[in-house]
Amino acid sequence: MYNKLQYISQGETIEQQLYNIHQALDAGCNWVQMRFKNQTSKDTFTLAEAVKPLCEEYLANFIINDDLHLAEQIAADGIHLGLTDTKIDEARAILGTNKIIGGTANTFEDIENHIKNGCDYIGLGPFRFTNTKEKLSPILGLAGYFDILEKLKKNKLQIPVYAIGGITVRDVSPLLETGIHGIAVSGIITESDEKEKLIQQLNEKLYANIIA
Ligand SMILES: Cc1ncc(COP(=O)(O)OP(=O)(O)O)c(N)n1
Ligand SMILES: Cc1ncsc1CCOP(=O)(O)O
Ligand SMILES: [Mg+2]
Repeated sequence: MYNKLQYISQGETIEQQLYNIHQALDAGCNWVQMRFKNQTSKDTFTLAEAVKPLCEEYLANFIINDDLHLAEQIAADGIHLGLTDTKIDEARAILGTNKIIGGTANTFEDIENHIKNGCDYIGLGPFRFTNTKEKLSPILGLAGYFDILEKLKKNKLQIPVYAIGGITVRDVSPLLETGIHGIAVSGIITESDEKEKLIQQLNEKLYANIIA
């Protein structure tokens, strides 16, 4: 089963991205989504080529945001696709069954469609407002997660769901009660001065009910 914590990278330059990803790995993250928006393909490729061996060294999963061609080219572990990105079934046809494909959802119907199209996990959000992403879909709040996760249970649909959007340590336990599998975070890890402590706190909460 997938790790319950996914770090979504931040940084305006290749150097900042590499620094932030390295720090997150050093602090204990073992799933990185490389999100480097509005850049040239040359720069995203250069970054991905540097991040791949780094993630291998830390035995971390490495997935790419948006860019299917890049994910294929560098043989990343997978990709995360939004509602207006390449369709999940197209990506599956190209990447095959061994790669991880994540899909963004804001509603129960989005999740239903993603499951039909062969998605591996869902990034459901936003939980709350965040500056990390522009043009946010409607905010779900805790009630939105309860509602959507309840519908999944009623319809006997199973897929790991990750909450995303402005999540802090305090949100983890209430979010887990809705039935989510894990969380995808960017800002709290990038901005933390005590990343190791933060990741330990997040993991303690995320894995609180799991017997080793
Ligand atoms: C885990 C996870 N969930 C949701 C998103 C958002 O994807 P998308 O809607 O395509 O927005 P961008 O990240 O591409 O701006 C995500 N990246 N990861
Ligand atoms: C990519 C994305 N999609 C919805 S919210 C979000 C950003 C999550 O980042 P943060 O944890 O900093 O709010
Ligand atoms: Mg996208």
